[in-house]
Amino acid sequence: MSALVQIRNLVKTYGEGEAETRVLKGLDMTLEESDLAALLGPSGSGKSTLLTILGTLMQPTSGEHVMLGQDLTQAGDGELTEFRNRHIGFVFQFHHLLPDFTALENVVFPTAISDGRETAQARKRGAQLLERVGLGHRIDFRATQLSGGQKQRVAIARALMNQPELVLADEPTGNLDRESAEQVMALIREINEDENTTFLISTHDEKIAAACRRQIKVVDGKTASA
Ligand SMILES: Nc1ncnc2c1ncn2[C@@H]1O[C@H](COP(=O)(O)OP(=O)(O)OP(=O)(O)O)[C@@H](O)[C@H]1O
Repeated sequence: MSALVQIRNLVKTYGEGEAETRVLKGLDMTLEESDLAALLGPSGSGKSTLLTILGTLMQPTSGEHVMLGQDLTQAGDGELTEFRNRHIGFVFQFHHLLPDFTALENVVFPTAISDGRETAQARKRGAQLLERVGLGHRIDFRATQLSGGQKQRVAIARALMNQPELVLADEPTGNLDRESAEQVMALIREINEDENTTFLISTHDEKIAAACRRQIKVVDGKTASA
């Protein structure tokens, strides 16, 4: 394994003057290729802040953020957007599917938007991914016709559409019942093993964290061994 992401001495401060809040206080973290890591920590410890920076959706106040050998703290907005589209997938607690669109359309649309086209090839990959997440028989169902666990599996397929090296998941099972949560986690493990995709999963669920290969804990703005 070699390092996919390296974070060094990361600081993130929100607000200014008296309202200033320092959330990340010199955090270090490495994600390896094919990693499967849980991100733990009390509410408000900065997990979402860290995921947002790792996802290149926000710059840190200071520190080092290198992914695939590229220093992302030095990149401009356009460069970051392109980097994000190519290399990073996102799964959120709430699936954010478009309700009146089919499972396949939901998987393919983000690529169509970023590429400006919806090719037959994209539809083929979308259908294969839905097959992969166990929804081959539901590709033409609208999002409203799917269960919570099925919607989250569509969201995972969507995150994988551009073959990202890294998938960031913020409480991906937080809105699911136990059985659906375990199925979604089993699927993440399979994809991690079969395709070497690195996953970082923020969670408050101990069982989900235990199903990851390692645990990273955020305590007082820094990482600690869980
Ligand atoms: N845009 C913002 N402006 C000011 N403060 C913010 C902003 N976003 C987050 N914070 C503060 O930063 C701290 C960390 O928030 P963050 O959402 O990263 O924590 P978290 O560990 O993900 O929490 P949870 O587990 O509850 O989702 C909190 O005290 C929060 O109030």
